[in-house]
Amino acid sequence: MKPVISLHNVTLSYHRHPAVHHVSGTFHAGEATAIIGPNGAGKSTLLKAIVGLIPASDSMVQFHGIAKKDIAFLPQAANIDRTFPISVLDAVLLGNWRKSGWFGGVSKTARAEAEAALIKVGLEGFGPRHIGSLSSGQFQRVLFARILLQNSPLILLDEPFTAIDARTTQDLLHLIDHWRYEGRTIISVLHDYEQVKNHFSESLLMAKECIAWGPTTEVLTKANLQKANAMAENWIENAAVCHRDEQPQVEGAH
Ligand SMILES: Nc1ncnc2c1ncn2[C@@H]1O[C@H](COP(=O)(O)OP(=O)(O)OP(=O)(O)O)[C@@H](O)[C@H]1O
Repeated sequence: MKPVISLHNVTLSYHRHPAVHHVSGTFHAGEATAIIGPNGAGKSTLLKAIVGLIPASDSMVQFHGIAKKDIAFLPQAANIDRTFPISVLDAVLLGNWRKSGWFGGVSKTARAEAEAALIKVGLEGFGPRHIGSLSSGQFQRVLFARILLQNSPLILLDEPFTAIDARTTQDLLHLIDHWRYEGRTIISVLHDYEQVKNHFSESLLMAKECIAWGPTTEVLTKANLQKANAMAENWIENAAVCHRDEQPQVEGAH
């Protein structure tokens, strides 16, 4: 299996309090990897460090055959402003800006691709609507259409199905299956173990540290989950400054 991202002793802290601790391992190209673990386990922090929203040195996060700028990243819904006054079609076309540039204008081809992407996510005819008028599920479909337009070989998703209805979740999980079939790499933070078992070949179980990383069937064991939960229970009393080694601390929250 070919590596796409290697992590080397990744340690990330907010104001010297550790959020991710000494995580090392490999995300494989063409696989769908779920990042799972209890609340506060550092899952989103790790994803943000990979895409560069939190500083991490090149020696900690190493890319193979892809540039960081070419990653398609979907942040948690809570971090996306839906009051921005744009149409659904324009929101999808934002996926094209790397090709067109900010002031490059929109080509007929890009517009046709955006409309085709809306059809693929089940939103045919929604193009002229304002994004603020959509339900959460419809808006999540728009964001997946935007990823379709980005056409990236590496797709990172942070809790894409939180507060999303079952029908939309199923449709978007099928889209993820299709991306994998096309040879793309998907890395997603998830909480639902059934979704993980059914759609993600590999898993990284975190509780600030890496508890297990490998084929999902080997990671999702009762013993591993118990270990992760037990570590989470100790965080409150033990949460403190990391003294384990002299890793550089990443100050400043994003
Ligand atoms: N901007 C921030 N400033 C300070 N601390 C933060 C910030 N973001 C996250 N943290 C802390 O870092 C730790 C890891 O948070 P993170 O959001 O990465 O966890 P998570 O595994 O994604 O959790 P959840 O499943 O609840 O979304 C938590 O203790 C959290 O409180």
